[in-house]
Amino acid sequence: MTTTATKPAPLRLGIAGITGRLGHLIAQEALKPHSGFTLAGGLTRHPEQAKGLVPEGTLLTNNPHDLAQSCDVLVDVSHHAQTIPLAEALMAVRQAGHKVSWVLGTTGLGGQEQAALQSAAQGLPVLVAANFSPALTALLTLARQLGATLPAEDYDAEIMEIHHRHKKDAPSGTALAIGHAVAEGRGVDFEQAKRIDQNSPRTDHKGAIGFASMRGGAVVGLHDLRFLGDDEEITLSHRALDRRVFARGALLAARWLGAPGRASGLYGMADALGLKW
Ligand SMILES: NC(=O)C1=CN([C@@H]2O[C@H](COP(=O)(O)OP(=O)(O)OC[C@H]3O[C@@H](n4cnc5c(N)ncnc54)[C@H](OP(=O)(O)O)[C@@H]3O)[C@@H](O)[C@H]2O)C=CC1
Ligand SMILES: O=C(O)C1=N[C@H](C(=O)O)C[C@H](O)C1
Repeated sequence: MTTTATKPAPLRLGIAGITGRLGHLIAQEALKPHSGFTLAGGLTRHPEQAKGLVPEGTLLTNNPHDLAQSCDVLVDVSHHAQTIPLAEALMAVRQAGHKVSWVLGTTGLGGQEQAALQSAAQGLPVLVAANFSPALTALLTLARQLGATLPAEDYDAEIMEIHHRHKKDAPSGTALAIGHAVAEGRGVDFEQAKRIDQNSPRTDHKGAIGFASMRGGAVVGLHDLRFLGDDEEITLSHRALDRRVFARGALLAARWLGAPGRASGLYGMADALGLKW
């Protein structure tokens, strides 16, 4: 007897920020044959800018509710001003019985926006990743290990990032995620340890995790984590060469999150990649 493997139906993808630098690349990747997705639509305040990016007839809306109810997975790479409206729309359609999940790649979220995504994760699957790159996700594991291994009193942790001239938030979401990983490894509270204003001697803030940001040109994304001791230093360095690494990572995350039976809860890129912390 022969058995025929059934191919899963393509997932309907919604993209918040579809006209943006990353959003339009995610749309292009999703529209490729055999991507495993159909493009359900995009959230934009400027639908005219999305013409030519997407097939005619694709839903282009400024209403989060309309997009949420038209897709199986919504990937958000827009602006943190959209986080709360998106969370509310996704929770509402989920409560109405529509099984939608949320991949959140937007950075620069404030406290209320963080709270909104936490509460959304109680009712639907939510994957949050400041960086969709597989190698950067692996770097977070190494950052945590180095944080756990090198004593904070002997090694100053410093995170440096460079991004293109258009980036709106600083430090980058990735730099903050690296800082969280170091703090986790050290077993300290990140909010107490973070040092963004470097305008005083470092010795005044023992065990600090420092940040430095630079903006210019077309830099896709560069992150360095240094542990600086008196006699030696170690650096973990990551450079994104092409923004498509994020677009492909976003689709990997969406594919994983949208798999049938995925439970509500908060997930990260390491879950989608099957990496163990
Ligand atoms: N997780 C990851 O791997 C990555 C995450 N990012 C993050 O994704 C987000 C988008 O980055 P990028 O594509 O470079 O940004 P862009 O500015 O190019 O795109 C963002 C889009 O969001 C829309 N938008 C909606 N509301 C607002 C608002 N209030 N202010 C500004 N824009 C708004 C705009 O579309 P419109 O005008 O049509 O409404 C805009 O085109 C950022 O937070 C960035 O840090 C970026 C790269 C990788
Ligand atoms: O805005 C960007 O471009 C990027 N944003 C993300 C971040 O803030 O960390 C990820 C990536 O570095 C590019």
